[in-house]
Amino acid sequence: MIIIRITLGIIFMSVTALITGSLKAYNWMRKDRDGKGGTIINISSIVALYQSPLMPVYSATKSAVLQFSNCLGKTEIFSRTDVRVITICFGVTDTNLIRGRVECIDKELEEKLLVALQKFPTQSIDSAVQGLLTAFESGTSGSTWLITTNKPAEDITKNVDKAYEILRQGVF
Ligand SMILES: NC(=O)c1ccc[n+]([C@@H]2O[C@H](COP(=O)([O-])OP(=O)(O)OC[C@H]3O[C@@H](n4cnc5c(N)ncnc54)[C@H](O)[C@@H]3O)[C@@H](O)[C@H]2O)c1
Ligand SMILES: CCCCC[C@H](O)/C=C/C=C\C=C\C=C\[C@@H](O)[C@@H](O)CCCC(=O)O
Repeated sequence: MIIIRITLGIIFMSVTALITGSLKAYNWMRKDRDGKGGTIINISSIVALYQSPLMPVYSATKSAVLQFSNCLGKTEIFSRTDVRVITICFGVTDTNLIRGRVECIDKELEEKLLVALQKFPTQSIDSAVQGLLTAFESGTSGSTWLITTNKPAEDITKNVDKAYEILRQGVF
């Protein structure tokens, strides 16, 4: 079925490849294994910051990127390895990704997504790159940065921490 192929593709690209690639770089750079330290910047999305029915698969992969990168970048690990991990949540950005047809799990969702992508303000690539450079220059390990709607990059680490404080209630 086409949706299985698309779904497996997006999971492989956004999760499997990202995690294996990050861990390869991580193990190569980590100072406690004779590396020189370094920085990993992983690209999530605004869809990891809210729950929408439009792209459940894509949203799940971007939430996985956020959680994996935040956890890998935690101080307890960074203090031993000197490998800084930063997560970027881009808003809609004017690249080929949003120009092509985005296949959703059904036609109804695809039509709604098309409207959403047209309605949501699209930032320029230059603004997105400028924001990424800001995060690279200022971001601490485990930080999350919101880069959207041509606004300056915003460190939203505190928001993510607060969200997980709420989610963990009753867990421990
Ligand atoms: N554009 C947006 O609105 C937006 C918003 C949030 C997050 N993102 C994320 O940003 C990242 C980049 O997306 P984009 O908007 O630049 O998309 P894009 O389609 O413009 O660029 C993707 C690039 O990846 C290359 N590519 C595809 N498969 C590959 C593979 N197997 N190996 C190596 N290269 C491959 C393509 O050739 C292309 O150059 C993605 O993770 C996307 O989810 C994009
Ligand atoms: C208004 C929505 C927010 C957009 C920001 C986002 O990061 C941009 C995404 C642009 C394109 C996404 C393409 C995703 C493609 C595949 O996930 C999709 O074709 C697979 C099946 C549908 C799904 O549930 O993901």
